[in-house]
Amino acid sequence: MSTITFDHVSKVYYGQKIVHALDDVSLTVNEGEFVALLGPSGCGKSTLLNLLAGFETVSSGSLLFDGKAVTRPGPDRGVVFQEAALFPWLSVWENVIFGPRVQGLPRAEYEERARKLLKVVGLEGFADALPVQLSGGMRQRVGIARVLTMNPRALLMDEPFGALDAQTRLSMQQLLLDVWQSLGTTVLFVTHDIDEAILLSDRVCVMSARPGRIARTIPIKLARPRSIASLTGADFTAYKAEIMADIKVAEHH
Ligand SMILES: Nc1ncnc2c1ncn2[C@@H]1O[C@H](COP(=O)(O)OP(=O)(O)OP(=O)(O)O)[C@@H](O)[C@H]1O
Repeated sequence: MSTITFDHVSKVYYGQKIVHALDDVSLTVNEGEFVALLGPSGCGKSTLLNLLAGFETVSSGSLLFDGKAVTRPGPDRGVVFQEAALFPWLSVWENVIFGPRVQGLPRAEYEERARKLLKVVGLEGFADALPVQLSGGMRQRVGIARVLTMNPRALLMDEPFGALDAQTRLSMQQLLLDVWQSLGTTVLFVTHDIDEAILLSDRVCVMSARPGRIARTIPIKLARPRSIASLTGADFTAYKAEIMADIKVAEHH
């Protein structure tokens, strides 16, 4: 069953200027699939994600999540941005359990999940630390653990590693590959980094700008489980060449 269905979705922002951010976008994402949206700045990637997150509403077309129209944000869709919005006065542990705690979910259940997730992101030794005591990469790992503690049906990630240095970025990509491999959560991932899109995804959607459209979708058939070592393989390079050509075509449309 498809988890996410964009059906001929358009989005227009009516501000001082009218902006056609998305035009006739159709995209389905199946349960457990990892799909990347790749494209230049301003092509509507964040808009697409924000619609699905329920932060914005479609201007026309329909958008379904698990068969229901998306009208507002919900705990079934966890959103991760470039900067983890952690509460600076709460410890790592308190940040991670914040969502399910305020929702009044059964404590034993979410605490066990939180403990497991802190381990998965390699921060079990930092439960009592404050966000200010962590590096940017560690904060982002807390942010991911926090979202996953809500047990979302899908993870929506908007350039989650965009603010990290190259080395930290690689280790976060590896971490996300491992987390996805073990949890199987559906992921929609926004990036403008071609390597990142190929490395992580089952499918890469190349977007063209103004108005934003999905120009082409490329299935990535690299073997799983993957690691950052996949970045240097011949298959990888072939995908990269193909996608670079697609981006050029999309730019001139
Ligand atoms: N709330 C808004 N009000 C008006 N215009 C908006 C709003 N949000 C986005 N836009 C415009 O819609 C277009 C698409 O923006 P969007 O942020 O979705 O692109 P993007 O591909 O995510 O870009 P980037 O990679 O720079 O984040 C841009 O022209 C942007 O200025």
